Formats: sequence, C-alpha cells, structure tokens
Amino acid sequence: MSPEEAAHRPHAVLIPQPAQGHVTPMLHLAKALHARGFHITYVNSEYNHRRLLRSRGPGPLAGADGFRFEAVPDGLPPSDNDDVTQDIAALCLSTTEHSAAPFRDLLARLNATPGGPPVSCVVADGVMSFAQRVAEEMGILALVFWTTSAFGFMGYLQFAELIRRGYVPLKDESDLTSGYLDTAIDWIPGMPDIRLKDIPSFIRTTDRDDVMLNFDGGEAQNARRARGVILNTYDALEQGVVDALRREFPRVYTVGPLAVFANAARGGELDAIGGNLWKEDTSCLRWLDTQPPGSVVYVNFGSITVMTPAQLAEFAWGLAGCGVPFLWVVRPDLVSGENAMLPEGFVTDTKERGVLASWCPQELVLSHPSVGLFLTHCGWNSTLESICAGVPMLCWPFFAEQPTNCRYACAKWGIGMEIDSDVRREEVARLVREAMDGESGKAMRVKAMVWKEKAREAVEEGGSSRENMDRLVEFLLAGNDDDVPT
Ligand SMILES: O=c1ccn([C@@H]2O[C@H](COP(=O)(O)OP(=O)(O)O[C@H]3O[C@H](CO)[C@@H](O)[C@H](O)[C@H]3O)[C@@H](O)[C@H]2O)c(=O)[nH]1
Repeated sequence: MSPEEAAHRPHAVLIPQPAQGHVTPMLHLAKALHARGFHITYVNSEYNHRRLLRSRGPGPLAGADGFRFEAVPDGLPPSDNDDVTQDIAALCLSTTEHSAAPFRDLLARLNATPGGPPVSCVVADGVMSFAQRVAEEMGILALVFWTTSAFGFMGYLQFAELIRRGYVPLKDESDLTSGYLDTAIDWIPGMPDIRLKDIPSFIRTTDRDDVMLNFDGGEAQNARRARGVILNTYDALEQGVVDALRREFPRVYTVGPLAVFANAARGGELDAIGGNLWKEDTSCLRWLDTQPPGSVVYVNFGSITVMTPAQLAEFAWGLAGCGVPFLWVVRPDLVSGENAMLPEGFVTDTKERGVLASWCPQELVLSHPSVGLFLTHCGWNSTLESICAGVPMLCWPFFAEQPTNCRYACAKWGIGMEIDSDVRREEVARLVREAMDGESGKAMRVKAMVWKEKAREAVEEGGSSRENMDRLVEFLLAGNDDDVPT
C-alpha cells in the first residue's frame, strides 16, 4: 500500500475495558476490522500493555501494517505485582474518572499525526462510556461494544426497572437465602422463564448506592445514546432477546463469534498479536495429545473469579473423586487474598490423570479432540468458546451476568448442568461423571454440536453474523452519515 493510500484508510480506534474478558473480544473485533481494510489503533491501559508485552515475551507488539497499540492510564495506584487481576469495581470508577482526558489527548494526537489517517470511528467498550462521550464531543462516530451475551446486556438494561418495581435493593441479607431470588420475572422482553437470580448478580445488594448496581445499570442505559451497539453473539443463539433489543435500539450488530472472524485473518502478520495478559502454558496441549478423544474435563474459572480455600478444596476433591482425567487451570490469584494452595495430598493422589496449569491457550484447549467437558464460571467468552468447540459445560457462575449465561446454557440451549453455589465435592464428582458417561451428558453433546454448527453457519457467506459484520463495516465507513440503512 502506498503512503498515499495508507493515509486515506478508514481509522478505527478501539478501547476495551482493561480486563481479560473484554481485551480478548475487542482484539478479535480489531483484527476483523483490520482484515476489512481499517487502520487500527487498539488502546490498552498502561498496566495491561505492560502485561501483554511480558506475557508474549520479547519482541515488538505492533508488527502488522496499519495495526498500532497505544496505552492510557487507568488511574489506579501502581501495583507491585503485575500478575494480578485488578479490582473490577475500583477499575470501573477510576477509568471513568481518570482515563477520559488521556483518551481525548490520544485522539487529538492521532488526528494530528502527519501521514496517518485521521480517526474515523471509535468503538468503546460498553462499560467505558467516557470514551464514547469523548469521541462524540470531538465529532467522531462512536459505537459501543457490549462484551456480554445479549441476554446479559438485556439483564443490565433492567436494573432501573427492577429498582422502580421494588425488587431491588434487597430488603436484607435474608433475601439471599430465603428463596426470594427464585421470584419469577416474566416481563423482560425476549427473556421468558427467568428468575431474579438469573439477572446479573449486581442486583444482589441491600445498598441502593452499591457501586456495581449503579455503574453497570448506568452504563447499559448509556448504550441507548450510542449510534450502534455491537454484540459478540449470533442471532439463532439468542433470537428472542436480539429481536427485543432491535426494537429498542436503532442499530444492533450481532457479529459473533468474533474469534472466527479474527481467526479467518490468520496466516498473516497479525498472528503475532495475542491478547493474553498471563503467559500461556502450552505444555498442556501435549498432554491432551496423549488422552483419548472426549475423555478430559477441562476446568477454568476465567480471569476474575476468586474462591475461598474451602471451595477450592471441594473442587479439588471432587475432581479427584470423579475418576475422569482433568486439566485444571489454577490462576495464581484464584483464591482470595492468597496464593492458590491446593489441598495437601491432592497433587500426589491425582498425578496419574490430572494436569495443572496457571494459564492456558483456552480456545486451543477447548477445540482439542480430547476435551469432553468444560467446568466453567460461564463468563461470556468461555461460554461462546465452548459453544464454538461443541463442548458441553458444567456451570459454576461466580458473578456479573454469569448466572444469566448459566441459566440459558442449562435451561434453553441444553448444553449445561449447574453446580450449586455452595459447591460440594460429591456433587462435583457426580455431575462430572453424569456429563461424561450418563444420559444427560449424551443429550448435552448432541445439543452442543447443534449450536456449534449454527455458530459456523452464522459466520459463513449468507449467515447472520457475516451479514451484520458487512453492515457494521458499511456504517463505520460512512462515518457520521445518518443515511446509512440500519
Ligand atoms: O487459562 C486461560 C483462562 C482464560 N482464557 C481466556 O480468557 C477469557 C476469559 O473471559 P470470560 O470467560 O468471559 O471470563 P472473565 O474473564 O470472567 O470475563 C469477564 O468479562 C466477560 C465479558 O464481558 C463477562 O462475561 C464475565 O462475566 C466477566 O467476568 C476467555 O477468552 C478465555 O479463553 C485463556 O485464554 N486462558
């Protein structure tokens, strides 16, 4: 491409919330747009930028033509350990307060760069609405990307209504255990058959001023001001709620699974750009190579979940007792306040059929033929990656919209079984065995293959996500031209 052509490329600036579950899908979107001719500026927090550099080893991060990384401060005090998940509530507040001005300066600098294409659009994370606001103030087209499921997004949108109708805040702590959370909620568009406990967990508070209740509820409402909302899902999976969202929002782009679009661009210089904040341990893939097809339960609770030492022990002894080979990713900060310590004797007892890692290349693990089951916290990326791989799930939702994803995986899509929040080793062992060898497991495997196939169809020529990606690109290229069809 000549310098002249490069200077006229459309230029998309993408800014994820600085947490793994947001960094990864935003990077996939960035790669998909790059493959469609966009110049990309991908904006990390300074903290995450350091972690990305470290996790991938030496070498420049930006090697691809027209794909650049920038960083802005997240406003949190410097950490003496670059290997820990930041406190999400603190991060939400501090980015909102401290990242807007540096982001504005960055956009101004990009626009003033000689020979560089001016910024044509900003894609802001749904929970980074300050970036959307800054772009709008500068006259730049801004869209938001909600990295949750559509069901999750719709759940967040209901916080205000739940408060108005008096469901939230809870009257006192007893509401958490009295069965109150089983209350049926039958008025949310596109979400029949749910209970209060299936709504994103930040409603489980007795405090009307609770940070996450107000933050996520407010950010979801803010999406109404955006020119378009991007979701990493496909229509067939969440049809009812996607239809309902389309009635409420002028432009909803369901373009998932984004990883497939990003992977389609593989084989080029972008391959070297990975988004993992922890260093991947790939040796587990070699171990998986030695296991029979569909024989392994893969256990991973994502990047944020923390559990108590007692819960860790229940999972450990459940895995020890189930008799099934397992690969368990135990993040160094998986146990609150301390280094994750597995119970004494566990490693020795399971060394013949268990492998531990601290972070793995999850998409590759899930698509490995040896993996037959995923024990997950139901983060949306993990859920979608499991669907793409056709692997059924055992669900232990931790927080946020994970209970929502769990509900749909178990009750609607037929690909999951739930583990009680008060996890017990006997239940873990029983459910793993049932999912691997029982009738429920057989039924889930059939359904998992159906949803995998539908995901594939969605991104193929003529599929809903492929068409929505084309519409999204068309809209982004048109800039602030309002005449582009929705
Ligand atoms: O060893 C590991 C562990 C995780 N991952 C990846 O890390 C991501 C984790 O994302 P997710 O499964 O969504 O979990 P969280 O990190 O918990 O994600 C946060 O962000 C998601 C998207 O908004 C929400 O759905 C979750 O509730 C929220 O906790 C996935 O892409 C995984 O493939 C790896 O590659 N290797």
